[in-house]
Amino acid sequence: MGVAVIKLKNPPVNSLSLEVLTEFVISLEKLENDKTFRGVIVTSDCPGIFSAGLDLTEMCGKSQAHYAEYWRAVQELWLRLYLSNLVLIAAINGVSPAGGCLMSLTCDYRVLADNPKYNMGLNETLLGIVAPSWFKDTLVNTVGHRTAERALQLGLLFPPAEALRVGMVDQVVPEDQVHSTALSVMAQWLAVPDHARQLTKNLMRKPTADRLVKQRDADIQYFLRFISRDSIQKSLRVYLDKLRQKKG
Ligand SMILES: CC/C=C\C/C=C\CCCC/C=C/C(=O)SCCNC(=O)CCNC(=O)[C@H](O)C(C)(C)COP(=O)(O)OP(=O)(O)OC[C@H]1O[C@@H](n2cnc3c(N)ncnc32)[C@H](O)[C@@H]1OP(=O)(O)O
Repeated sequence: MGVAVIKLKNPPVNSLSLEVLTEFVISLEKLENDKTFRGVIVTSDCPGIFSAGLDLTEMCGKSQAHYAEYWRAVQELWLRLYLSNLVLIAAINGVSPAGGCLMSLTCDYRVLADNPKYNMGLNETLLGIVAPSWFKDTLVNTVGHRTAERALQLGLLFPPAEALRVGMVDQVVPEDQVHSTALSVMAQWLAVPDHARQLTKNLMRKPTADRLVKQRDADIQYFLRFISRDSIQKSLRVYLDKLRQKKG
């Protein structure tokens, strides 16, 4: 039925490095241009981890030019996913904080494996950073304003039952059924004529995407100012050190 699977593979935690973001955009573009494909299942090849989100090492101790290139790549992936003409289904087979969660929120439907470790949410505030307005908009459009307001301020990571309750995911299923469920949901979505579904998706999503498109450069400048602050760099270093020391 013309369904591709994109399996994220950047061990150990599928962080969204510049290289991963770039390759993801290229793969998506190829699938968009190949009319034999109508849908994509986005999933992970790393056991227990859907994606650890944006790669913190790309936002820490690097040059301004690097930050700008990285942020443009983050914007690009979000825009491509959010406005994709393909049916996108996230088969979430692991934990998905921050950018990992955001990636799944750009999909049309989310199936999450029922494992209490597989938390998801936009936890940026816990790192001492702030989810940009378009991250916030994506969450609001999924779970509503009040739930998003609370989740964003507290940096909440929701376990599966809670994620389902607030509408962050559409289905929670046993881990060994995530892929088959994604496939049967895909069949349902592909039963709708493409042109009608695509125009409707565009109607729902374009106003949100346009807000970023209209101020992409300003958003990059804002990111540069924010990420270059000593206090933010310090927060990120402390957070990364904590992750690294967990093992020791
Ligand atoms: C208005 C404001 C406008 C603009 C604001 C501007 C900017 C701010 C916006 C930025 C938005 C940010 C979005 C993000 O996505 S930030 C990333 C958030 N991610 C997380 O908090 C997850 C962190 N990771 C974890 O919790 C765990 O690693 C995880 C995923 C649960 C897996 O646990 P485990 O299997 O035990 O693995 P380890 O923790 O031991 O990690 C292994 C290895 O990976 C490194 N690592 C983990 N996560 C990341 C990451 N996100 N980026 C880079 N590296 C990561 C970890 O340090 C370990 O490294 P080591 O060298 O020790 O092997």
